[in-house]
Amino acid sequence: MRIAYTSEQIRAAEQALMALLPPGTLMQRAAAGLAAACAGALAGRAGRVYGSRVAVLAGGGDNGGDALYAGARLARRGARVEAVLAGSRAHEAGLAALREAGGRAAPYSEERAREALGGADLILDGLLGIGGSGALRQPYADLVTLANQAPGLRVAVDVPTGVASSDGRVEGPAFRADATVTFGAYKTGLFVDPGAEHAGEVTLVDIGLGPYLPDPDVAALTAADVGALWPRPGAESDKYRRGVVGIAAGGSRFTGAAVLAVGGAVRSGAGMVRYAGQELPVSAVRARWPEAVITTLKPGEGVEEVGRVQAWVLGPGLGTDDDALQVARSVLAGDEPVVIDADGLTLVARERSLLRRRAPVLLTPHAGELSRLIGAPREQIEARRLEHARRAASELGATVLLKGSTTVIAEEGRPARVNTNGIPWLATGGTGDVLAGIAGTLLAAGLSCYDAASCAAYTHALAAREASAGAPLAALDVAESLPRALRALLSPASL
Ligand SMILES: NC(=O)C1=CN([C@@H]2O[C@H](COP(=O)(O)OP(=O)(O)OC[C@H]3O[C@@H](n4cnc5c(N)ncnc54)[C@H](OP(=O)(O)O)[C@@H]3O)[C@@H](O)[C@H]2O)[C@@H](O)CC1
Ligand SMILES: [K+]
Repeated sequence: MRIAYTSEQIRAAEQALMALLPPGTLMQRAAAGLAAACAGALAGRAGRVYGSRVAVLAGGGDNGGDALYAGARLARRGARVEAVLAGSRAHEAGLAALREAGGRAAPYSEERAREALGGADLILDGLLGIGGSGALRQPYADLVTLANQAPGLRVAVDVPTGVASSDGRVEGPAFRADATVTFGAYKTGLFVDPGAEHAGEVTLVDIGLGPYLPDPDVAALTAADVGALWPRPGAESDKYRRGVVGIAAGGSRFTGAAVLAVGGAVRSGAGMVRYAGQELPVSAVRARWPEAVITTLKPGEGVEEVGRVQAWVLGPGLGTDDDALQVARSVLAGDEPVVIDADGLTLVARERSLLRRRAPVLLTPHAGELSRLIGAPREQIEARRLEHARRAASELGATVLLKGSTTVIAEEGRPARVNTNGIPWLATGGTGDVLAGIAGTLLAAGLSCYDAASCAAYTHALAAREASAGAPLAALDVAESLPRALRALLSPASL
């Protein structure tokens, strides 16, 4: 599990640790780790540290101090280091160390910045760290824009400048890092987009904060975590014990959604899949997934006669007319956990009382669907994903999986989980239906909504990577790649 913290949590831990150590110790630990990472990057890019050119962008706070000290260490190894000082003040001891090591430094002017950045093999962003807040003031904003246009390797110190370290918000220009070297612990803003996509590859430097950190703010599951949580059949298992998933999806307009949701459930290892839908989607599902046990619903009928299931998937392609509403009512009247997706979300947004039930509910909206559910504008949701997913979970009394470039899973009283291994090709029609099917399988096998959502998001992204291998993909490819993704997760030795 990779865990991350807000700036306030990090600051509190740092203060507790700093009180026990001689002044400056933590900054020296940070600078040493940063310089080592930069030296490695320079050796990879320019072939050596000696003689390579480094531009240090230094703000007036301790983030600038880290960068100046790291610059000093690189200068001592023979790098030509040039610092641009952006604040009205500079970290004095860091600046003195840099100069003593033979590095140069001067206050910001556009000309100087262009000169330093233009020829740099490596650009160190020490403008703002966890002390930054709001949109960048000048000259920080201009410096970041210039740095983003420069050809050198961009390394952010602690957090890319312009990214809100506590939640990944970006308002205006922000440093686009190839790599971020972060200190003490991961920051939430490095895990959640748009911050995450500005951070590049993130390296953590241990400065000894561990014992002083509280419960994390967010967590990201790793392959090993998902492998450990994934339900495996035992010798005693039969199809009922492994979990029967009911799928109420598809309508006369969207027959494919039913095929994809059933595919997600079948391919992720459901004991059995029961599909309930009207005639048209029934024939599509029957043709593609002979494993599914099918109930054909007449208009106006609910799912009462479908037989026993342990969890439901409600909504992909279902439509939003009276027949669909009847199906939704009958599914949600039951005692099984339910994944509500797509048209199911539109139906419950219209009729909120449907969410008042005892059994768990997992909602899987994208930003537009969440906007209808909680009445916040879509752009705001996209800009502040974590905040809105948490708000929705609390207001709606459900687990919320907010889809997007970073998938966020929120449940009241627990750290939010994020899935960062998605790929842009995954943003294509129908992939959400497959995800709902996977989550249904996991709920039916007995996982909580929180774990089912997190494992489904991870596996779905991994299957997409398998299916894509750098090329565009179709949603059914993702379902078909699930066995390969699961093989890697469940028996890593087969890789
Ligand atoms: N604490 C520790 O033990 C350790 C901390 N470490 C390091 O310290 C970093 C935190 O340092 P920090 O607290 O000095 O804050 P930092 O990020 O440098 O920024 C403060 C400056 O930013 C300015 N500013 C703010 N917003 C702005 C905006 N929008 N646009 C423009 N300016 C803006 C603000 O200006 P002001 O608002 O005060 O005028 C102030 O001058 C942390 O990320 C890590 O790198 C490591 O060495 C490990 C040990
Ligand atoms: K920074």
